[in-house]
Amino acid sequence: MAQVNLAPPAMPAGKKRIAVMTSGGDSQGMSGAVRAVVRQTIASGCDAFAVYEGYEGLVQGGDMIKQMRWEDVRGWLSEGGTLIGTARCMSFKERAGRLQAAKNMIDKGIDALVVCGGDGSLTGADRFRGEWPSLVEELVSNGTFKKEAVEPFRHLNIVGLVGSIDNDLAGTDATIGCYSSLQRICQAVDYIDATAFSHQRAFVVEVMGRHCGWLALMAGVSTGADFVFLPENPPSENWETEMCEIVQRHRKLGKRKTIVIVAEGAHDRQLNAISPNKVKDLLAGKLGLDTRVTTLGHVQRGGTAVAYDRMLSTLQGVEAVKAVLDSTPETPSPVICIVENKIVRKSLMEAVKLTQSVAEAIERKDFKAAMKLRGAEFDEYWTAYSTTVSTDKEELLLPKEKRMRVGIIHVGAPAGGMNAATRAATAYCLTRGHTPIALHNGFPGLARHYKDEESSVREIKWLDAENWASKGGSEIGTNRATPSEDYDGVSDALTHHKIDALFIPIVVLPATVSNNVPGTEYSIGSDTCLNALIDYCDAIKQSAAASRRRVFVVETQGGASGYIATIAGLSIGAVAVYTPEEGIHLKMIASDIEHLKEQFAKDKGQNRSGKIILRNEKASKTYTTEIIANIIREESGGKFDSRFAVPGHVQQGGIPSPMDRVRAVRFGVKSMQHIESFAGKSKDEIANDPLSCSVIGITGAQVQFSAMEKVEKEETDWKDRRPKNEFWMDLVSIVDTLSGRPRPKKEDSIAAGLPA
Ligand SMILES: Nc1ncnc2c1ncn2[C@@H]1O[C@H](COP(=O)(O)OP(=O)(O)OP(=O)(O)O)[C@@H](O)[C@H]1O
Ligand SMILES: O=P(O)(O)OC[C@H]1O[C@](O)(CO)[C@@H](O)[C@@H]1O
Ligand SMILES: [Mg+2]
Repeated sequence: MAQVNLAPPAMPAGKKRIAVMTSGGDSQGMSGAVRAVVRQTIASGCDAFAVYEGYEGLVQGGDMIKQMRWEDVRGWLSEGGTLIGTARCMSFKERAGRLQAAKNMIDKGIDALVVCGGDGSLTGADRFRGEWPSLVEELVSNGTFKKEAVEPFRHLNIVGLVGSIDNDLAGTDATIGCYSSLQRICQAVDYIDATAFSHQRAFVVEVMGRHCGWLALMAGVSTGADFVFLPENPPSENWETEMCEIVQRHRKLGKRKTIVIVAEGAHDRQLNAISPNKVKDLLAGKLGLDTRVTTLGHVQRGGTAVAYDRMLSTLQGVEAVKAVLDSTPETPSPVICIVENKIVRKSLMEAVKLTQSVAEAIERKDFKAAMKLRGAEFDEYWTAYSTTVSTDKEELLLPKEKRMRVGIIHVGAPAGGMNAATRAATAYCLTRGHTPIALHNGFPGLARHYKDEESSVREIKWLDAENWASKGGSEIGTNRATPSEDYDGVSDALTHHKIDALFIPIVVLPATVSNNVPGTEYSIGSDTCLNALIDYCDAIKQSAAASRRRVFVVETQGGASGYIATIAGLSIGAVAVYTPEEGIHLKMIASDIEHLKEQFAKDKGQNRSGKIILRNEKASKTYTTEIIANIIREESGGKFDSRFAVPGHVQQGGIPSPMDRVRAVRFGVKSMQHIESFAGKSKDEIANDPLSCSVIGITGAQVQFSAMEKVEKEETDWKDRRPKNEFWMDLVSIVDTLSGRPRPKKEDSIAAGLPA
């Protein structure tokens, strides 16, 4: 190494130089993470850098490490892959490479590094962190730097962001990109379904994921595949027979197609690889099925990020910068994770260790441990999958006296995932010996037509619901009316058909695009809605960008809750979000117009990003979407133009998103298990248990049942039909920070939204 004796550039106290890099296989959402880190860094008064081409750029240094300006990352949220490049870098695996990387970082005066990558990249980051003091020591002893010059760099401030489609890092529920990849997979399987059905064929679909079965398992859950091969939980020793039996059983029940998902790392219990061709030969040879193999390959890393990955990458990028700024030499290096709905910091070292222990458990064929180490959620999905895929396992049947007649009803507007939840609950009921009964067309349908020849109360057979996993809307029909409109009719209908579970015990499974149900931070359908909305906004943004100086005001649904508007705002990089919670007022509009004027004044024609303001449908009685667009046009002084757009019911989505599908299955099965816990209990016992009438949901880092009575009394804002405390309210200011919008003053704010 050349003896350069450089002193790193001086920085004012407290101001940091924070670099971000992407590494390993690219994943959808990485560019969004870079945008968030760059903008949050600049907004915090620090300098932002990007290291191009992963660790390769760190090792090479020079122009591969570039300072980033605010506008350099404009429009990056809607780009796929990573715009700063990535690589698999062999030299960083050697100490010499890491020494060179350390030198390059100090050369540029970089005192914090945010690494966005998968298990390998974060293992590398952890190794770099562990070695850092000795690398710095070596750079002094070999004369590269003077001792005083490296003093500010004695401690490596490194933060991990988990970006990989594989979702293989322990400690986080989701890695940036995994849900986008799952979306690509589900789309492909849905397409394959149609041709498989037409020819009565079997398809063996190989999905990526390296040694992790997350993509394969979730693809199985969300498409209702017949069999799934995972590395963590290989099938039984006689898996050939087991698989053929399940496939044959499904065919006998009338299924015309077979889908088997094989993780690329799949193997049997002796660790012999299970290849898609081996599975194909079995299906063709033993069952005589016309079988094809489809290897999805890099399509799975392609395309733009889904809403969830855009939100995740943005929130985690912001959190990474905050973690850098909070850090002291004593703070262990963090990795930013998400647990259920909560962004949390965990120890990078421990997450890496835990991740390695999964591979070790598989290696020593301790599959129980491997499943446990993948986390409770993974295990739960596996249970949900296996209890809903096969309907005649003797050992899973409940004794006769515990079997129930379970009514399933859809209420309110359609939401993506309602059918998947119903399908899962149905399959679960059949596995356990319960009778699943659909109550068609909501409460009015139930009350009016329960005695008809084509009754509104009908048993659901396995085959009826079999293909509902990917269906949007509501297959059993839904209606907004409440039972209170005809209590007598509803109760007569339930008594007439001897329904045991619906009223007591009852589980409400929140399904609404608005995500405004008290007792949960997530309702099925809200993710589908967000995806539909960001697709719509991406198209609008492109139009706005092409016309250059144009602002669109887009109206979102969401009732009196600004959730959809806010999360979509985070996901598309909106200029501003108008929510019913904050209301809209003149000073706010005026300030936003000033902000837009400044933005457009700086633009010398190179501004390729269209500008969008999102306005929730009930954010104001007076300032409608059209009026706001008109005011903006009028006040722009001819410097820019404005239009409005209303996506309306497009937001209910077409095909439900994989996240809504898998969560619907998880909630559906959990709800059934909860209902089942009341089987055999007396009426009084049930009535006296507050949880006999409950809502299932995600709160913070947990999935739980909350007693309806408590939720109604304590947590519900009845006037606005939303939770009293909305968990996402703090996110509004993140939209503003990342778009550079001055936050509206609290004292100016009068929430003047329309009543719900
Ligand atoms: N043990 C290690 N020590 C040092 N560097 C490592 C180590 N493991 C991985 N790296 C670095 O991280 C880079 C990316 O790792 P890898 O190829 O495993 O991808 P990844 O980050 O796991 O992402 P993905 O699995 O999504 O492709 C490697 O090319 C290498 O530069
Ligand atoms: O793009 P490459 O280098 O061929 O790597 C493919 C691998 O990368 C991933 O897409 C991400 O780790 C894996 O699922 C897959 O095994
Ligand atoms: Mg990896």
